[in-house]
Parts: sequence; C-alpha cells; structure tokens
Amino acid sequence: MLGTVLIVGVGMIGGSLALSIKTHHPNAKVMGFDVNQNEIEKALKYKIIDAAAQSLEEGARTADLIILSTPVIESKKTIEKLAQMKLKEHVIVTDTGSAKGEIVDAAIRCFNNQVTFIGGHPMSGSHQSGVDNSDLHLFENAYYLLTPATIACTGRVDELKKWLSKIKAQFVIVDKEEHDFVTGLISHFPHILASLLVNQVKQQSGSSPITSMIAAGGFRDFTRIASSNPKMWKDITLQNRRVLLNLISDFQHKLEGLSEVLLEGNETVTTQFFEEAKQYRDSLPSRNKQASLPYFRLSIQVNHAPEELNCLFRLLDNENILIADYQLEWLHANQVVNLCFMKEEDRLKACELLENNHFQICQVA
Ligand SMILES: NC(=O)c1ccc[n+]([C@@H]2O[C@H](COP(=O)([O-])OP(=O)(O)OC[C@H]3O[C@@H](n4cnc5c(N)ncnc54)[C@H](O)[C@@H]3O)[C@@H](O)[C@H]2O)c1
Ligand SMILES: O=C(O)C(=O)C[C@]1(C(=O)O)C=C[C@@H](O)C=C1
Repeated sequence: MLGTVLIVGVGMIGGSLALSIKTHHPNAKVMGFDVNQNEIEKALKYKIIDAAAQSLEEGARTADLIILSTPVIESKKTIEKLAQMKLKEHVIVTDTGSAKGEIVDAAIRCFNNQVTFIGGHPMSGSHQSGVDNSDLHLFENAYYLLTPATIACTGRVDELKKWLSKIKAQFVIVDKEEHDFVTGLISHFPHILASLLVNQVKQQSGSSPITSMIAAGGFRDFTRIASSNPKMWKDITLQNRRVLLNLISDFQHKLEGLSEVLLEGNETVTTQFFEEAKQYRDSLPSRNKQASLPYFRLSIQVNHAPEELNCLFRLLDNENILIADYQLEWLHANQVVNLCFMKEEDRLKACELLENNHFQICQVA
C-alpha cells in the first residue's frame, strides 16, 4: 500500500509490525519515534524503519497510519497528545496495548470522531522486549483483537487489516469490556500468578540450598512469563485492575476451599479438583497447551542421539525447513526431540521428509 506509517515505540511489538509493513508494502514509508534513542538507532541499523521522527508531532503530521506500541499508560498519554496535534484527515490510529478499556475511552474522549481509532492487541509475544527481539513471524497464526472506538471506526477496519495483512494473524473484533475481562483471565492474571510463585520460591528457598537447582519442567513452564518486562506489566495490571481485583477475590475463595479439602484429607474432592482442570485443558486446541513450545510441534524418536539428531537437522536444513525451537525429552521411555515450527506447512513438510527417511514420528501435537 502507499502511504506513511508512524510507529510510536519501536520495541519488540512495534519493531515486528514495522518489519512486516516494510517487507510487504515496499512503497510505504515507515517512520519510527521512540523516547529511547538507542532503540531508534538499532531500528535504523537493522532497516526495520526507513526514517526516524525527531518528535511525535513531526512523525504524526504526515502519517496515514499511526501505530502506538508503547506501554499502555504511555499509549493513553500519547492519544491525549495526538488529539492536540494537526493530523491528516483520513489518518487511522491504532495501538497494540494488552489492555483496552482506558485506551479506547481516551480515544473516544479525545478524538471526538475526527480521527479513526481502532484499538489493536496481537495475542502473541514473549517475555522479551526491545527492538532486538523484533520478529517478522511473531504474529503468524495468532489472534489479533480489534476494538474500534465507534461504529464509524468499525467501517475502516478493513483498511487497517490491509496494512497488517501480511503478519498472517487472525483478526477478531471484540468490545473493550469483553477484551479486558478475557485477557485479564487468560493473560494478565496468569502473569501475576507466575510472579507470585517466583517470589514465594525466592522467599522460601533459603531453607534449602537445592531449591533452584532441582526446579524442573513444571516450574519452568509455569514461570517463564515471570521474566517479562516489569514496567510493561505494571502498566497493564494497573489499567486492568478492576477485572484483576475480581479475579483475585474469586481465586482467594477457591484457595480457601482447597485448603479445607486438604485439611480434611478428602481424596475424592482432591482427585475431582485435578480431574476437572485436566479435562478442560486437554480439550483446548493443542497449540494453546504448549507452555514452553508455543508453536506447531512434532516429536521424533532419537534414541541414538547425537548422530540421529545431526542427520535430522541436516535433512531439514537441506529442504530449508525452519525450526523455531527444539527440546529433548523422554516420552514413553524413549528419547525424543520436540521440534517446534512457526508454520503448520513446515511441520507437515518435516513430517513427510522425516518419515521418508525412516525416522519414527512419536507425536504431532
Ligand atoms: N511483549 C508482549 O508479549 C506483548 C504482546 C502483545 C502486546 N503487547 C503490548 O505492546 C506494547 C509494546 O510492548 P513491547 O513488548 O513491544 O515493549 P518494548 O519495551 O519492547 O517496547 C516499547 C517501546 O516503547 C518506547 N516508549 C516508551 N514510552 C514511550 C513514549 N512515551 N513515546 C515513544 N516511545 C515510548 C520504549 O522506549 C520501547 O522502545 C505494550 O503496550 C504491550 O502491552 C506486548
Ligand atoms: O508468550 C508470552 O510471553 C506472553 O506473555 C504473550 C502474551 C500472553 O500470552 O499473555 C502477553 C501479553 C500480550 O498482551 C499477549 C500475549
């Protein structure tokens, strides 16, 4: 598409979107503005953006699309600043923030129907941050939630989708209340729990020096997200605190109930508790179950590693099949390598190739 795109906050998410827009819309000009000059210099060096705006106003003035990809409290402030500036008549402003209520309210209040605001939230990311972690494939196959500020704004969703089409995400329109409730439940609250658990382990690990040494897969899978950016999560937690306070209160009741069951030593209810969770989790789509390998997974038996591993990697490399991650583990008393692909088509190609070369496929999940 033709036009100028301004990315405000050229970190991991802003950088990934800039990369996709630059790659797939070569006639567009992608500008970046960030309060951290280091991030801008890196983005220019990596050719993630075409030019740096010296100020928000300089970049915003000529932009056809403005993407706010700063921590959510900053995005709200930026909307207030943009509302004081002269913007192009048909500009679309969107954001990538993990909480939507306060941001969409600010847009409705400040933009007064003169500007199209379509809130955005890619449901994909990582515990990393910064432009160094930008990734062209970050949003592939992910859901991308959109919260248009008004009905008129909804009418321009297709234009925004065209700009973002090549990130290969699945767009879903949702209202800000539903957005904040659902993301509170499946993303924000889990981040709080992961950090709570890590803090608990830190506080109690003094009583045994082997604690951190023996922490294994369960701890790792449950707590990876506790390594996320504290400033970003402080902002999300505070903006969505109404929802989170309700979830905390509900959780407290549930914990109290569980305490009573354990106090009684009630076997039936303890089993039911784990049964209920297992049944629901097992019924989820398979890609939502991988804590450490969130993509398309293929498990291959490699009992004679490293020779088999070597051969397997060479075969995939020769066919240019990209592996996003891999992990060795034991499955049904066999050593397997869990290969992780960004795309379903890569997994299918790898599966066929490895089967043809006499590798044993243990699991496609
Ligand atoms: N990290 C994730 O997994 C993830 C996933 C989806 C959505 N998000 C959301 O996307 C947004 C960006 O997250 P990220 O992970 O890219 O963070 P990041 O820290 O990698 O990038 C944020 C960038 O914003 C810049 N910045 C801060 N205040 C600014 C301001 N006032 N003006 C201009 N630049 C400013 C920072 O210098 C930084 O470069 C957040 O709102 C977050 O909630 C994050
Ligand atoms: O995979 C991770 O590390 C993430 O935290 C990504 C994650 C999440 O799934 O909770 C975090 C915040 C975003 O708003 C969307 C996605």
